[in-house]
Amino acid sequence: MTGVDVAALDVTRERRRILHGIDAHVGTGGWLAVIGPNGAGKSTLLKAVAGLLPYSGDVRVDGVRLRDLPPRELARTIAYTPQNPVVPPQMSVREYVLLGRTPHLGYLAVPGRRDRAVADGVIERLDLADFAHREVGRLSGGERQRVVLARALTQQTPVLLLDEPTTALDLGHQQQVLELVDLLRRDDGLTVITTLHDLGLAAQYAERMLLLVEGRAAAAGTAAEVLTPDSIAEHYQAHVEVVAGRDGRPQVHLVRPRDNARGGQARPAADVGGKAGP
Ligand SMILES: Nc1ncnc2c1ncn2[C@@H]1O[C@H](COP(=O)(O)OP(=O)(O)OP(=O)(O)O)[C@@H](O)[C@H]1O
Repeated sequence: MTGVDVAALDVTRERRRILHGIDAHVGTGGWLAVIGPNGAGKSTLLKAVAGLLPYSGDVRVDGVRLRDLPPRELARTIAYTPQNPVVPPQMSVREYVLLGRTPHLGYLAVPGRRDRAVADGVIERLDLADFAHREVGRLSGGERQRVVLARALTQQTPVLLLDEPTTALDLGHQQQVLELVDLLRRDDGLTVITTLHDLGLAAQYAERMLLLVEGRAAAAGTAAEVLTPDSIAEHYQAHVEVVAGRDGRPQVHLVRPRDNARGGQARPAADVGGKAGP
């Protein structure tokens, strides 16, 4: 099968089982959003798929088992941006983004004209040209987050894993980043797996969702199948309305518990229904 296949993935850390038998498939050019409450195991899943954590089970890209790949080849297959990236503070933005070309260079080789063109192209598309000579350590949180994404895109891998890529971004840059990733998905067949806390954004961009709860898959399917008020109340203890957007995809709105909004007592979320989903 083409794309990413995850089968029976288990991860144990410090003798605690974090992920329990996760199965997932994302076809080439597909976008899977991994959602779930804090501590559910979303970042752990991405790190395991990126080959950064030991796991049992199987992860394949286009049928090739990732654990069989040497590190350089793995880095030419999967790019990953962590939730809290550590960046070398004194490096310039351009130098840092160019690091994305490392898996494509020969041993001891320095980036060539083509590598610089790839990096500069991504810098341009992410609106970072004005920052290219600035030190990474002197950027704002949102600027830094775009720089880290730029490095990942400069890797030019067929698979992109993004752990909360928009948390530090203002509204316009959230849209810019997700639209660019979506364009690369549609035009170049980039296969994307993201964690996203913003369920509304996840619903707009991802074709499929995997809801993790305490390390297990609680639901999987389209956004409309996974994002129901009952499911969100049960797993997030949140009060929401889910309505169909213009494009038919669900929009998720937080609503105040009725009694609280009137200044009265809160009811537990599980008691509260929501508007029926689409
Ligand atoms: N280095 C570690 N050693 C042991 N346990 C860890 C480690 N890192 C994370 N965990 C635990 O693994 C579980 C899953 O963590 P993970 O970061 O994958 O959750 P998450 O769904 O991404 O959460 P969040 O939404 O808060 O980012 C949590 O219970 C967490 O405490």
